[in-house]
This record gives sequence, C-alpha cells and structure tokens, in this order.
Amino acid sequence: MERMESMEPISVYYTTDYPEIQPESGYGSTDTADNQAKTPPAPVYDEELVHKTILVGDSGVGKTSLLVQFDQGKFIPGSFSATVGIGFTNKVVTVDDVKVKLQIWDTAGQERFRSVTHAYYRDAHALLLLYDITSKSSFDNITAWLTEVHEYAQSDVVIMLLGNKADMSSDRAIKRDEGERLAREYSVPFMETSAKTGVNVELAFTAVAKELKHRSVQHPNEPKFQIHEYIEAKKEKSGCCSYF
Ligand SMILES: Nc1nc2c(ncn2[C@@H]2O[C@H](COP(=O)(O)OP(=O)(O)OP(=O)(O)O)[C@@H](O)[C@H]2O)c(=O)[nH]1
Repeated sequence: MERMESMEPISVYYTTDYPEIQPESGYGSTDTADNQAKTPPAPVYDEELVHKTILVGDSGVGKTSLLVQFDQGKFIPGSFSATVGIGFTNKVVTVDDVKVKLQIWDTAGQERFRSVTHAYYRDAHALLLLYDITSKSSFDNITAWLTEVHEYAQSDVVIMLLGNKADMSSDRAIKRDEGERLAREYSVPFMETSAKTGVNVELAFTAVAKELKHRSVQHPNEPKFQIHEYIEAKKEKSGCCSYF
C-alpha cells in the first residue's frame, strides 16, 4: 500500500481530508473482556494504510454521482459534466472497529481518456466496475472493461460489479439476474446501486473496505472474509418490478 502524498487530484471538487463515516449497526466487535482474555490477539491493522479504489465503466453510468452520494450523501441530477482524466476523494470507513482509509479514484469513461486511466490500474487495490441498468451497451462493454482490468491491474485486485441507476426500473434494459450471471461468470461480487436514492452505495464501499482490511491482517489459519456472503446478507433489492 502507498501513502497518498505522491498524487495530485486533477478535478477540483474532490476533498482531500478524511471525513469519517460510521457504518450501519452490526459491524462492531462483539468481544467481551472475557472473550478477549481467552482468544489470542488478532493481528493489528495499520490504520495508516491507504487503499486505492478506482471507479470504472462507460461514460454516463454514474461513477461521479456514486462517489458524490457516498462522500456527501446527496445526488444532484445532471449536474456533472463528463469527467476529464481522473481525480480522487478520500474517505475513512470504520469496519470492525478500525478505520480503513479509502482513496477513491473517479475515472473518465470516455474512450479518449483510456490511456490516462490505464496507468492508474496498476496501483489499484480495488476496482468498482459500473454499468447502467438502463443501458445495454454499458452492460455489454463490461467484458471489455474486465479484459482491460486483467491486462493492467494487479492479479489480486478486489473487483466488484455494480449495476447503477437501480431507481430507473421502468427503463430497465438489463435484468438483475443478467448482472448476477455475469458476476458469477467472472467470480466477482455484484449488487445493484442507485446514486440517486443511495441504495447499496455505502454497502459497496464498506464491503470493499472490509475485504481490504481483512486481507491486510489475514492470519494463515483464519477463515477468509466472505465478501459474496456479506453482500448477499446486507444488500437491498432495488425496485419492485417483474422485469427483475
Ligand atoms: N436516475 C439516476 N440517474 C443517475 C444515477 N447515477 C447517475 N445518474 C445520472 O446519469 C448521468 C451521468 O452521471 P455521471 O455521474 O456524470 O456519470 P459518469 O459515469 O461519472 O460519466 P463520465 O464522467 O463521463 O465517465 C447524470 O445525469 C446523472 O445525474 C442514478 O443512480 N440514478
């Protein structure tokens, strides 16, 4: 993991401090003083680690909106011009009583910026790959995005597939089970999100933070964190309609 000082944000709306979010209840340790006395101490997590997380996907799928919803808890319809190049936002997510620093990079989906964004894949610890549930082409392009990711990113990068704009169920072009199937094919976790309503937005980042934290302190004898199961247990099923 690297420290963040070496990189400069290009876009001006990004924050540079680390506002802290408290995840939904249920993440905290349930250890009592008694339990702690009986079990060996867990490996210590280094809270100074910075985990680079990159948002990728076609132009217009909602990468900037998702990040703004996570960072500021709001959605401003049609307010963002297409991202130019790349920029980052820092967030601290508290999981299992430790503070996990995410440095979240928002990339431009447009083809002409592709060579810029490729350069950032190599240092990524996690990649959130987005499509828009109302856009078949953005879904069809996921395979191409995954090919690029496998070409340029580290082999152990954490990948998550997100079907965004889940609030727009009446314009849905991709059924949820198509997203699930694709995710299974590539063995990556999946959920539908809405940058507009906030559905599953915090969960997506919290699950990534939890996975990265667990990997950092993984004891060889300990069971691995099961990100798929965690997401299945926590995610909200969006929308209502039979087209799912
Ligand atoms: N209804 C709805 N609209 C969304 C959602 N997310 C984004 N949008 C809209 O979709 C459009 C594109 O969103 P952006 O966040 O700019 O998309 P982007 O992926 O960052 O685009 P690039 O910067 O070009 O790569 C904007 O008009 C957003 O308001 C969502 O979850 N629901």
